[in-house]
Amino acid sequence: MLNEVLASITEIDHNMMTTVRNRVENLNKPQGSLGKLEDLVIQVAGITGKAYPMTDKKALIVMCADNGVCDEDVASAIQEVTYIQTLNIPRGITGAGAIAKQMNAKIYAVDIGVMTDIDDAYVINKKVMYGTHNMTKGPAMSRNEAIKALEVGIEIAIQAVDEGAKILATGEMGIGNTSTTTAILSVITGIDPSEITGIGANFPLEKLAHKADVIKRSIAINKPDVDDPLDILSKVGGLDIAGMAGTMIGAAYKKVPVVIDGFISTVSAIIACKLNPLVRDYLIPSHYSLEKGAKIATNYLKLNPFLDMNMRLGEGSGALLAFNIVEAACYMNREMITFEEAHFDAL
Ligand SMILES: O=C(O)c1ccc[n+]([C@@H]2O[C@H](COP(=O)([O-])O)[C@@H](O)[C@H]2O)c1
Ligand SMILES: Cc1cc2nc[nH]c2cc1C
Repeated sequence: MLNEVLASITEIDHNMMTTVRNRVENLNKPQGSLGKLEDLVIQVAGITGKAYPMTDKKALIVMCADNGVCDEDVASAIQEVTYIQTLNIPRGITGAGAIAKQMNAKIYAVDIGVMTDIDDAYVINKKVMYGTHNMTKGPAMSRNEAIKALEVGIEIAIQAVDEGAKILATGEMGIGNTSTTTAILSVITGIDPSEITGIGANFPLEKLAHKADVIKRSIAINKPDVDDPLDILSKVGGLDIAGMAGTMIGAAYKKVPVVIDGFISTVSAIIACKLNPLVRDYLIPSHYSLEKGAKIATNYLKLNPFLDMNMRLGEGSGALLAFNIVEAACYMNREMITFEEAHFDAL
């Protein structure tokens, strides 16, 4: 299924982008004066193939999974927080959950690999395995498990779109996932983990050298092939990362814009783009996460997030904030009148 979906993704609609660019240039305002709003609606028109796209129906997809690397003392929080927050997120009582309520976004909380069995009406059970293995001892998961997790992401993106979503936000919950994310980023960029390892969910600064060393050892023992994104993902990645990359691939397949969140989400986007570079044009950045490696990941994809909120929560909290901005861009295009309609000449 993964290969079929990857092969079916097409380029965004450049003709429609030209049409909408022309319209935006003729709206009753000084040309260019609505800045990034203009770029956004042109991109959404290209993604959807629509001259007047709307993103009024919104969904947040949160991939929840545990990470075996937590055995190496790389996170402050106990691993059970993954399980607890997986139950809380869809109830709208976490950071992203609360913002999703404000945005009227439907929440899809997915158990893609939490350690504990979850039988809960609010959580979608797509467990691939009970958390990944400890990547300092060997691969975090098999190649097949990574493919399964990517396919879960695709499946949920398709489901959300079929249920009406016109824009998706990607989020995750997984104690320890700043370690896996940093490992992937280090392999792909060649930057030493000691330079890009951050505090995640408040890991003490004095223990950061240890965290970086764990990441370095994971890479050394697994020797991921830098030219093979599935090899990197399975050896030093996580189920949450794979699920988010799958969500982005699924969104591109369905021609729906997908908003990237923070550090983990951005590195997931890198994996998705390595699997098919056409995915890149379907991605909308949101904010600059404060996590140390985040800017390097953002720059790697040549993205320009429009928010700088000092946020580093994850769960999709930053991506959700972009919903209003993208929707404003759609309203600008649909509701504003042209110079001609306003009876004055272009400025
Ligand atoms: O999205 C981000 O930029 C971000 C930055 C730091 C931490 N997080 C969240 O914190 C958890 C990972 O942190 P840690 O310290 O357990 O590796 C995970 O559940 C993420 O959602 C998220
Ligand atoms: C409480 C808590 C909430 C989170 N949400 C995303 N990552 C998190 C990590 C912790 C520790």
